[in-house]
Amino acid sequence: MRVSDLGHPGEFLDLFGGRDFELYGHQEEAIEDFRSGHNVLLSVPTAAGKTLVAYSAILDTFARGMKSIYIVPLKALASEKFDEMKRLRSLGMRVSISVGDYDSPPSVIRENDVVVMTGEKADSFLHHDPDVFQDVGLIVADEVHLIGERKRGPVLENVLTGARLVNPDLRVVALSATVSNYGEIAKWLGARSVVSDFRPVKLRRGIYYRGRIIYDDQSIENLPKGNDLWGLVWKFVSGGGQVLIFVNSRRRAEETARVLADASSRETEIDEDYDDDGMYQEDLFDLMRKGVAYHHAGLSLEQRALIEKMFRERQLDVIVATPTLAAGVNLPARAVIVRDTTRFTDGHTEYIPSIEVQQMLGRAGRPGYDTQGYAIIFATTPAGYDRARAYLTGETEPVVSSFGDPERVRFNCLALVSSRLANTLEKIEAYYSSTLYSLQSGIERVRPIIPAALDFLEREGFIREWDDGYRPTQFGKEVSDLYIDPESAVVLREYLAGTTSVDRALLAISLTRDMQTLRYFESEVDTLWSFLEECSYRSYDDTALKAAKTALVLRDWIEEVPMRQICNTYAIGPGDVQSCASSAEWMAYSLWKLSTIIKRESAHEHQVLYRRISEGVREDILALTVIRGVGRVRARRLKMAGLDTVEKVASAGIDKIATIPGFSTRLAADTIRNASIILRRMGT
Ligand SMILES: Nc1ncnc2c1ncn2[C@@H]1O[C@H](COP(=O)(O)OP(=O)(O)OP(=O)(O)O)[C@@H](O)[C@H]1O
Repeated sequence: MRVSDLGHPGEFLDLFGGRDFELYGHQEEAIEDFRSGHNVLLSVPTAAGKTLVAYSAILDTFARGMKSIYIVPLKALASEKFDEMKRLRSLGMRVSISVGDYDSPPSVIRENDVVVMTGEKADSFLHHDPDVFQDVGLIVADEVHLIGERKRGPVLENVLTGARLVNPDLRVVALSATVSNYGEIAKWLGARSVVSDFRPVKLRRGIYYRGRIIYDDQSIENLPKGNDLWGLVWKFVSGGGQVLIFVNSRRRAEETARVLADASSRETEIDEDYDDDGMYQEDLFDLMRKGVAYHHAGLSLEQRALIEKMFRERQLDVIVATPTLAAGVNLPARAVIVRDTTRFTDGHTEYIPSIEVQQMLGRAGRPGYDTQGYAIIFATTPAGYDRARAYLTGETEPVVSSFGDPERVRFNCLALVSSRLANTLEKIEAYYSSTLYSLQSGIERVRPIIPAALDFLEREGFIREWDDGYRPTQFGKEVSDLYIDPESAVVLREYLAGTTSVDRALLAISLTRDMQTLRYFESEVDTLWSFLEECSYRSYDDTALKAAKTALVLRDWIEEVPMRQICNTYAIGPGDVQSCASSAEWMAYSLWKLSTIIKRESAHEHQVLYRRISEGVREDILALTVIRGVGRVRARRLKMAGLDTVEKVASAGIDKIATIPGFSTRLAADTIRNASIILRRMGT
């Protein structure tokens, strides 16, 4: 069967470069199963054509007058997928993206035919207005194997459970990497599983050990003696290939990248006028000019995006990354080298799960560039060699649901009551009996946890029992709509009950379960203790110290301390500051919304705090940061030049702004134009 035999409009071919190619067997089977009315679980390697199956199902659903939701695990993947799926507009579909702002109404689904979103966003719609799923004909769940991840897994599991409860006719196409218990997941989804190990680019897998590669077929390739890792990398780079190396820490990524750059003779120009006052700038750019980069969560989002872009454009030969890259954007290479198979987690060293190693190795072999991909595990000891063999020959761990975790049950019980999907103990138990967790562990495992969760929610004032079952209180409804953990809401409410201040608010935000807090150093403990004392916080345990450090970083962020200085003071990267500010932004937004219910007189100060965290500025230049392209650094420079309002910026001359550091003539003109647009919108 060819693509054109699918019966889709001619423009469908354009989505795949206009090539009317023969479908792979697993594509044909999956599409036929879908068209015969089945849900489908498609479990095939990376780049084996899952997207085509998803698009075909979306088109079939559109032809039925129904909407589709495409769920991905990460915001970065949502943007990437949305960029790709915008092309569906050529087929007459309205395509949009929805991430973040978890309390926004689901109008985006009603106003579009296809919406790309994160699992959290889809789940927040279930909290808000589950009926919107009546109009949804299809959910495409990408990377569905992540349902086994402790944090994000229960979110996706709840969406796939709740949406099908609301709309039993809703279809599911689940896309998965290779998982051992695909049958169990398919059974839960009422889906036909289509499984294949087909890869368009053949994969040669092997172990690098003592100067030689021992491949799966037991053939051996000896490499030049001496520089072991570079020798391995050079084998691929010298042939025009690119290499991804996965290591288990940021420091190792930076050190390994430096060693490789020293051995590289490549000279790459970096044509970005990169205005980042964060760390890593010079060091990273020096390496990138040699065709090598490191990639980890300490880098700013902009730095990571630049590295990925340059790698895709083949301006870089090698990226040395921590596993954050593996789970994130799609970045194939001719060779993938897993340098470390252990990592340090929660105070102990553990082997990386096989499913993650397979995900990394699966990125080897770039369709259209490489005739063959190389997936190499690096071993340095006999035990490491044995472990590497186990990775290559054994099965991946099964995907196991953690939907029954008590804190998840509390979160979901509030959502079920708040959305009225299930508001009695019996209905909630019935809901849980239709989850993957119950299929795998049995409803009796979660049965005792549900009453305890309902007791907590009632005791803390989130729900109240009426004769027809539980109903949310105003506080409970607001917390559920905000999509924050009930325990986080209790922390914020306790803060609001006392004397409010910026420091105390930042500490309260940092103490919530939803916050990603920072590790601290022994040398920082006195400073952290002093901060806790100033906030009259009477605990000095590890959680409090981590929260104190996070609050201090946030305080510097909103006091406009330069990014580089924050990074140096706390020995963190700009990416850490950004992820702190990003997760704090939603908590500060939630604190502001809760203050309008609990302590209305403090609502304004908390709205200002939310906006200061969002922009990283003091209050006096908040107005300027609404101008597109004007961030915390440029806003302050405009103010220092006497342009402290949008009106003054809009009426300033290009020359005046162009003389301000950080403003090129082009940027000055753009800034004036963007300021004028705001004034027009405000009707002034
Ligand atoms: N049957 C086919 N024959 C030839 N090329 C195909 C076929 N199906 C898809 N392709 C092409 O292969 C490339 C990878 O396909 P696609 O992106 O759909 O894979 P994928 O499984 O979605 O990748 P990922 O696992 O990264 O999501 C695309 O360029 C696509 O156009």
